[in-house]
Amino acid sequence: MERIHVSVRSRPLSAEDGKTSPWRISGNSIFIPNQPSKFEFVSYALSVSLAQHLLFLGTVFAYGQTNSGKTHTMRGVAAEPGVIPLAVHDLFDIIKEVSLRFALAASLTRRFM
Ligand SMILES: Nc1ncnc2c1ncn2[C@@H]1O[C@H](COP(=O)(O)OP(=O)(O)OP(=O)(O)O)[C@@H](O)[C@H]1O
Repeated sequence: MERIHVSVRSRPLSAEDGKTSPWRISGNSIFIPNQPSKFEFVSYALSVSLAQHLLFLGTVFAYGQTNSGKTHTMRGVAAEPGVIPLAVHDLFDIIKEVSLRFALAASLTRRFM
């Protein structure tokens, strides 16, 4: 099984971009309508409407031109946190769960000794 997959996440076009960019994205490809050029993405193309938390299961190396959404993907915003806050949140949940298990095991050990 391949351990590294390359994905492309496109952000929604801003109103300004919408006026100037001829590019459109569909499935795994990017193209200009009525032009022969069509470029296929690598492993995955992530939908522009993809929720932040669905992106969370993996390692992200964010690469892309300026203003393409790297910071948004990694940091997110309060209403839709990105990879870093989600990872930290998960980490603290795991620490809490492991601490509770240790406390329970210690308590059971004391009771039966
Ligand atoms: N998936 C998304 N949904 C909504 N808005 C987005 C999304 N991705 C990026 N944006 C918006 O697009 C703008 C540019 O995104 P961002 O700052 O993350 O780009 P960047 O790749 O980190 O840029 P730079 O390399 O210049 O720092 C921001 O206003 C951000 O809020």
